Amino acid sequence: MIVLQRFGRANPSLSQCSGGHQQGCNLSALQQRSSSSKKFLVVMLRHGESEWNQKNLFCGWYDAPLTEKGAKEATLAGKAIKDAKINFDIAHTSLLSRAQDTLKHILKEIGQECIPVHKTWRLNERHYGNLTGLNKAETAKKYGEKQVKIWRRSYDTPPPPIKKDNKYYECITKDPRYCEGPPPEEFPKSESLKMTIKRTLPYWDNVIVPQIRDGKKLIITAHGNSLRGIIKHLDKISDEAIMQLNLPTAVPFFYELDECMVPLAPMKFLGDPETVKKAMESVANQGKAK
Ligand SMILES: O=C(O)[C@@H](COP(=O)(O)O)OP(=O)(O)O
Repeated sequence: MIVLQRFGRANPSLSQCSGGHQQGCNLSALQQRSSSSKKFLVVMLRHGESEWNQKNLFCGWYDAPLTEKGAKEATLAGKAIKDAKINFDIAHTSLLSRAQDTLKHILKEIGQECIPVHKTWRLNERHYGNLTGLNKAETAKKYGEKQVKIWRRSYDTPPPPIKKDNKYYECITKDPRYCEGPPPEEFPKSESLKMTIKRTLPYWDNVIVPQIRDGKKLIITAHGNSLRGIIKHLDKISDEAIMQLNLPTAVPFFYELDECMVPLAPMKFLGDPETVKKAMESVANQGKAK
């Protein structure tokens, strides 16, 4: 296993363990941690390159398929997982096909196509509002790189809400895959990272954490920003520092968690450090005017 770049955690684990999301965990559990030392593994990754990633378009809840390159990236992610001798009991993914298909390629590669797969809108990409379908570099030319970085990476500034005359409004809003949620009154018109975390974290706390505690090994395939929210939560990254995190496509990363669901170390990527660094820089540069 090649351990890659780490993205630093702001606060010590004590504050995490006593936090509101770490149910059933108290100081004495923390103190016993070194003696009991149970570890739980969870692997996550952003999907492979989508057609809209390739065209550098804001995608959000639009259902762009994987490109051929994206499918290959997903298979390579599967190989990295296989080389690391990791296998899974349960998978979680979003309702968007780029994340679901990435998962399929991985499970095929590791010979685990039969494990249960849970799909939820709560792991969807953040809704990019009225930016959906716009080219990121052209938007930076029009509104400035600073504004585009705020829309892409700030914690609590949402992009402008999607308008009814947006070309993609109908196909997103009326998509039958959302018949079980979100409820119409909560259907997003655009989402900041903060808003994305608000709908992703209940799924982490109420569905994922109980399975991890139950000893199940999980893989989660999702999106650049829905995963940034989970990472922010686990690694206690500040609202300012999270602006610098850009997730590359289809590079698995993992956490080992203790029984308080506190990471024993910050997120770690599987892969070649230099390649991942370049891929992260290239994601950051997608918002530059060219
Ligand atoms: O919605 C999108 O355009 C990208 C992320 O874009 P940035 O926030 O990196 O601009 O989402 P993903 O490809 O992970 O589903």
